[in-house]
Amino acid sequence: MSARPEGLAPPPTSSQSSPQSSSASPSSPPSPALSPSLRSAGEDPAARLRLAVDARRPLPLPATLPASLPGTPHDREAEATPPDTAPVQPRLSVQGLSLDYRVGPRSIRATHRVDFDVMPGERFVLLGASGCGKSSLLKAVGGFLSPSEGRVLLDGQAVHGPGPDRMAVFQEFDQLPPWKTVLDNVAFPLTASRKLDKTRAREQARQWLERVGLAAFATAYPHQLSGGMKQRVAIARALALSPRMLLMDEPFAALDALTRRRMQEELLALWDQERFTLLFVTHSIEEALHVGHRILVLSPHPGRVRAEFNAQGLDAVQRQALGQRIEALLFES
Ligand SMILES: Nc1ncnc2c1ncn2[C@@H]1O[C@H](COP(=O)(O)OP(=O)(O)OP(=O)(O)O)[C@@H](O)[C@H]1O
Repeated sequence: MSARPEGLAPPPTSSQSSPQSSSASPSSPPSPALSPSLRSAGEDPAARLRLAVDARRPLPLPATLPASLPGTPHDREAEATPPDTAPVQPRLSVQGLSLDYRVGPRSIRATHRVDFDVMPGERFVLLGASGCGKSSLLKAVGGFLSPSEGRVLLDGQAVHGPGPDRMAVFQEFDQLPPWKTVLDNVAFPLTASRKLDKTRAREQARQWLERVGLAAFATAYPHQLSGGMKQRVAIARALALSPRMLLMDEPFAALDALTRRRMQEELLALWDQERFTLLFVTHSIEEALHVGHRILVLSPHPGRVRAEFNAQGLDAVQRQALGQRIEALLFES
């Protein structure tokens, strides 16, 4: 078993862990993420507030909240931070982030003053139409794109470039070097980052391959794997490094519907064991509701924060209602 990503809570007890089913989201993240901070956006602060309150109102209390956090959503927000406990620092804080691309003499604005926080152990989803800047936000968090405005903080420290503390899994199946075996694909970043020597890296890689159900394919090459298997290798490779954040950019979008669903379930099962902090990009409302504790909805190009929803512990009816609200928001943009 690898070291747990720094600062994460231990695995949940069975009473903390809710069943994984299509009608209830899996276990909750550490308590700070239970705070149902729900933001909305737009230029008008009053409208933002209205949207936030409105977006929250019809959703009854999630059935799976721990008994220590009773009450209305507003009550929970207050109780999530008892007065004698220091507030938990976000793992990721994106503050007023504007991103631009230079194309010759022109500048293309991808996102405009986007704000959000992701707490340790939380699964946070960026959702929006094609071209709204989801991937650009992920690139900025990964340190591959510098802000024109605002900043990205990881555990309170400004991000200035890429690092092994933020590992990414992309949609494309060609993200694995084809000349390396599956085992070496997972082991390589561990040696390259000087975390482990070769023997221990391979040992660790083997354990991760077991966790993603690919132990029997250790000596195979990427071209001998299906798309879903390649994504499992990419996930194992990323998590083997115990990153502070796992960044996923539509990782299952190129898979058929059944495999995509299975991969979502596997990701959630893995999260239940490892409690990694996840920033997940998708344009599928269904996937966002399935994967996310919280969902940030972005407006069309250039992306601005439209609203933020707490999607934890919803039953099938609540989930459907939230899906409809999000769909309405996306279409009215
Ligand atoms: N390398 C680039 N050069 C110029 N413009 C770019 C570049 N990458 C993205 N953009 C522009 O930035 C905007 C946001 O793109 P981005 O890929 O972040 O959106 P997205 O929400 O991830 O879209 P999709 O869901 O289609 O992947 C788009 O208008 C896009 O054309």
